[in-house]
Amino acid sequence: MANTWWELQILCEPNLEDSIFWRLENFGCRGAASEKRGHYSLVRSYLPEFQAQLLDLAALSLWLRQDALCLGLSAPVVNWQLIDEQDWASSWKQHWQPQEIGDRFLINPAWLPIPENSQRLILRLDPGVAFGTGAHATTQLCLESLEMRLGKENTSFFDNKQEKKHTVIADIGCGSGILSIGALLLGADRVYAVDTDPLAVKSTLENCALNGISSESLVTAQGSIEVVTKLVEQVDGIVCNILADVIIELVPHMSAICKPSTWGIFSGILLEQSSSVADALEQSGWVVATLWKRKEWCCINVRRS
Ligand SMILES: C[S@@+](CC[C@H](N)C(=O)[O-])C[C@H]1O[C@@H](n2cnc3c(N)ncnc32)[C@H](O)[C@@H]1O
Repeated sequence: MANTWWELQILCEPNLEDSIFWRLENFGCRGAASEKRGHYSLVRSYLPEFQAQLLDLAALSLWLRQDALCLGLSAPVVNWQLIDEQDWASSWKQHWQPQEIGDRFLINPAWLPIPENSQRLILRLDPGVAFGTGAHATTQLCLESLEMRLGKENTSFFDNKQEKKHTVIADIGCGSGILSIGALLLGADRVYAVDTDPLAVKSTLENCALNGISSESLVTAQGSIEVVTKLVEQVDGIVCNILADVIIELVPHMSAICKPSTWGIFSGILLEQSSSVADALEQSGWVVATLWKRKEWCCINVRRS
């Protein structure tokens, strides 16, 4: 019998999109995409049928309404229906389009042709069931921070000659692998990518191959910071786009892989959580350098000294 999926359709004000994406991710949805509908956005997302009962969907709908009220926006219109696996794959692909991020990246869905004349770094992606299509503000802030960090740091002047540094990065909570691949496209030499979700590890491996990246350049494993500490002694940079509470828990364990010059990019933080994350980072020896905001999210860039 064919597997069935819930297709959720949420018509909302564009400003509500980000918090909807986040709710859907936490609810266990596999993939979300949005399209413009006049002045509104239509978000579609998918979830295996066995993961949610009608009552769960009703609760999700209520949370989405409450989020809208808290933000002073009109309540979204939420609908759901069951579709089979084949329809799920094609619906998802139909609604996800190439997207430019920052000054350098173009995220190109794996099933679309690669644009011929683009000057951008093409990041090919099939996120499958993992988080990380580039549609979410927290991912965009990380990619833009990587652009700034690696563009600036990957070359140094020595005896008037430009010399490339050997840069090693840890990506904690890699999802689809979007940030790891982005870092490698920007010139990083090796990334250690970990995620507690085995499906994310699978997706990272698939996207790694899709972009012609070797398994020596992108080393991926299931787990979290404790796995990275076993794989590598020290890294030049850490990128971590998870929820604030998880970041606060993980930060003290990151010191084990830091050099005096290590930098960090921490995202997935709601604006009102920024000071508690910044406090946790400072207590673990980081200096907060910049805080980038997009909608209700922020991304904290830090360095060791
Ligand atoms: C918001 S997604 C980020 C995905 C991708 N890095 C991006 O920026 O789009 C967060 C990911 O962190 C993973 N995760 C959650 N808790 C974690 C933990 N304690 N250690 C490692 N990964 C974790 C989740 O499974 C999820 O794939």
